[in-house]
Amino acid sequence: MAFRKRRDALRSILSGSSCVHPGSVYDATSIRIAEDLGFPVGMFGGSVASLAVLGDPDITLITLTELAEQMRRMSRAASLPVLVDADHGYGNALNVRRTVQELEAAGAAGLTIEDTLLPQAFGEAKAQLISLEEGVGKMKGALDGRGDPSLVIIGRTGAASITSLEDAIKRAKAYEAVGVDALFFTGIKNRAELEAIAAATTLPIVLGGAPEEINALDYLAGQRVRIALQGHAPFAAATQAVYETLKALRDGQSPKHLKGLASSELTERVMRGADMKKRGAELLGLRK
Ligand SMILES: O=C([O-])CC(=O)C(=O)O
Ligand SMILES: [Mg+2]
Repeated sequence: MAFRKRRDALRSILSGSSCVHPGSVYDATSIRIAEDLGFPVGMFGGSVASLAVLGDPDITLITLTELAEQMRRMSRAASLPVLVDADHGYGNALNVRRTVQELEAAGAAGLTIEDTLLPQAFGEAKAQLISLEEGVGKMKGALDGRGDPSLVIIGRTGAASITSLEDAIKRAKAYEAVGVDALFFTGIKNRAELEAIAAATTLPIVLGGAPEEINALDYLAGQRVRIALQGHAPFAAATQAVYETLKALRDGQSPKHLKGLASSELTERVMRGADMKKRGAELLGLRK
């Protein structure tokens, strides 16, 4: 299985004893840059998927087909293992099963399924959760959809900031009991909350954005956190760079004097230019 190595690499991070930050990736070039810089894993967040594909906010407008296609492009471009934020699995537990099948075929190393009620319900501005029973059904659907046993399935709950810490623990234990590979928590506010979660569960933990006081890697590793997200600054940086460049050009700046552009060496590396030239020479009989 071509994607096996990536999935095994993600599994070894989860079964190891340290905590890593993933590179936030969202397209073919960002995954190559993260890979070249030596990140051990990439995180493909739902928020950046929406921005990269649609230019929209993170409100579940993107479709499974669009998400999987973007993942497929990334899988082709690099072999960095990628953990995909599959939101609520794009529907009910049967849709979750299909989501897992598609993301597996697209080369994801792992994916998260969360128990948030998505898309947003009518007449309720605050985030809501589906029931624990429905959440368990979704985790079972995810595991049932997996064809390659090395694909990593992670149960995610935002209960800590939506209902209560106790509810987050109850849900995590229920997801753990049906056989997910790891647990993903968002909305953890302090050390005491993380420690309560770590003490009540046994699986490796993935942490969505954590406040300053709990983000030291050594401390997190001691609480069984194996992957700690750091948001999606690369996308924000790219947006700013495009903005500055277009603005300078609109204001009459000559392209030669633009600042902050990728060097030709960096561009060459990101597009794997040397490799393509070599193939061009071999396959098209091109000479230098
Ligand atoms: O997965 C992440 O990186 C956090 C998240 O939910 C998103 O960005 O959509
Ligand atoms: Mg998300």
